[in-house]
Amino acid sequence: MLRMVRLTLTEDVEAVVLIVRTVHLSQRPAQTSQCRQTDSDFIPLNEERLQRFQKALGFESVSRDSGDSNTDEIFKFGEFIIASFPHIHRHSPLVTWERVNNLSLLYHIQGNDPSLKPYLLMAHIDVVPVTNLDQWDAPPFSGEVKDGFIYGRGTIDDKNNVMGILEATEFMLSSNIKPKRSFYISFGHDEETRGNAGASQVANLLRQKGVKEVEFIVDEGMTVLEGIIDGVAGPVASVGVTEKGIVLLNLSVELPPGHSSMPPRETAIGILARAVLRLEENPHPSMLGAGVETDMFESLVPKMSYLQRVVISNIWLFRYPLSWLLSRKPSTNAVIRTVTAVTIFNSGVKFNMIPPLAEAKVNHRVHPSQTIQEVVDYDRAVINDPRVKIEVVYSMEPHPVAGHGESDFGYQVLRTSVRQIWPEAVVVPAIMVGNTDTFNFLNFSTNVYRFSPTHMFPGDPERFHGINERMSVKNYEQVINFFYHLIRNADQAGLSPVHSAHPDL
Ligand SMILES: CCCCCCCCCCCCCCCCCC(=O)N[C@@H](Cc1ccccc1)C(=O)O
Ligand SMILES: [Zn+2]
Ligand SMILES: [Zn+2]
Repeated sequence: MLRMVRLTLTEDVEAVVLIVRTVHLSQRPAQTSQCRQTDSDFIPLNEERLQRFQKALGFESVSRDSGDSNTDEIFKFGEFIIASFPHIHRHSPLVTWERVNNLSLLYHIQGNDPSLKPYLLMAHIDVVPVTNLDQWDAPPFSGEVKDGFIYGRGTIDDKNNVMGILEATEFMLSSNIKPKRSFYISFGHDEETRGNAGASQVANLLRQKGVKEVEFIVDEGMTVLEGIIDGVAGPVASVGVTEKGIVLLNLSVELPPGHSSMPPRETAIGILARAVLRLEENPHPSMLGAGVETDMFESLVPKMSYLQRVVISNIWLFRYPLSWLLSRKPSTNAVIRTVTAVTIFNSGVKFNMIPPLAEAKVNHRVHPSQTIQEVVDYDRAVINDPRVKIEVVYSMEPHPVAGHGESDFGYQVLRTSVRQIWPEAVVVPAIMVGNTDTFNFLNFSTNVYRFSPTHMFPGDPERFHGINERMSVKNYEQVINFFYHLIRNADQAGLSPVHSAHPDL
């Protein structure tokens, strides 16, 4: 069918477009919500549970750099966890747990059906340092509740997931509910420095124990987004089914030093500054249409207007205007291309001395449709200056894409659990734009999902590693219940349609 329509994609963009593909996606059935309906379906956030979260936020379990972290506080946070969840750590015969490398934690919860392959839940107990202290609305290690929000470093990265998983597991065990499917829990202690003392040692230990494969893995990741994707109303639960690669580059320029009264025409600082500017002014190309983000947009169709569906059904045709639109916000720009962040710039020795060396660190997050080599080659071509030395300090290729279809069990468990907590949400496969500890576990499963049940609104993505990290009290209750539903749903042989978890959620 061929016809012309006039469409408004967002308030500020109008285009006359030719539609060559009919919008059959709009006829897709809405996703169904599924759940058991019993009294033990809901864990209320009582004072005790809220206070436990607040206390968890009080530990300054900060990782600054590899080998530079508050190990005392990380250890004390572990002690607090052990003391706070008695069924997990003492009473239940179903649980075995151990400290790994003194600071990380590994748990095994025994299910009663050994024919079911276990799964793995992950989170990390360290946090990034705090900056701009004077701009926080509440002290970052206070766990203070203000206007319905719990404030603190770690509220969305990643103590929410640590405490949510623990609360859900403790509730299940204390209610004498025995899981059918066994599961592991891994809490690494150096995720924020990408170290190899935490989750990487947990992975080694699992291998030593003879664990070869798990059914699926869930770690921190993308979130429930509302008002963040232009033109899409209502909550969108974005599940990271792949993860961007990463390249850390050191750029350097070395020139002979000298007296500032007789400067050369160019200095190391000037040459390096130009190189960095070229990188910033020439972003890597949009990969829209080449990978998972196409599935993501197609899954968003139930939340879109007719005209938006037309665009999404014809990404091949609207690639350029759509890329332009998505590029305008850092959060959506990160989904469609390899991004470039110049994070450190150093040079200079003395006011009156020509600097012998200028160095800059560049942090790329690599889109899954590109390789590390392509990224470095692109940079070299863009900089186009042999005086700028480009060294790869660290790199990791993008992760493989996990199954996200109707028959992919792990994805369906996640989707069902999300819909029980956010019945109006659409669940979409997405690219995890940051990096996680999952790279240590890629040999255990192809079904690796990066998802945090954090409900985010405009302005919230900036709180990751930023100022005023916070989570609403209501959202923390949803976090606990999301993990509880996930654990219960993982026991279902086949998932069947039911209801939402609780009227108040
Ligand atoms: C469906 C459209 C999507 C719109 C995008 C909206 C974005 C929403 C926010 C999602 C956030 C995610 C990023 C959080 C990353 C958390 C994990 C983390 O901080 N990891 C570190 C790991 C690392 C890497 C390199 C050196 C040290 C540590 C990270 O920086 O990625
Ligand atoms: Zn994190
Ligand atoms: Zn982080």
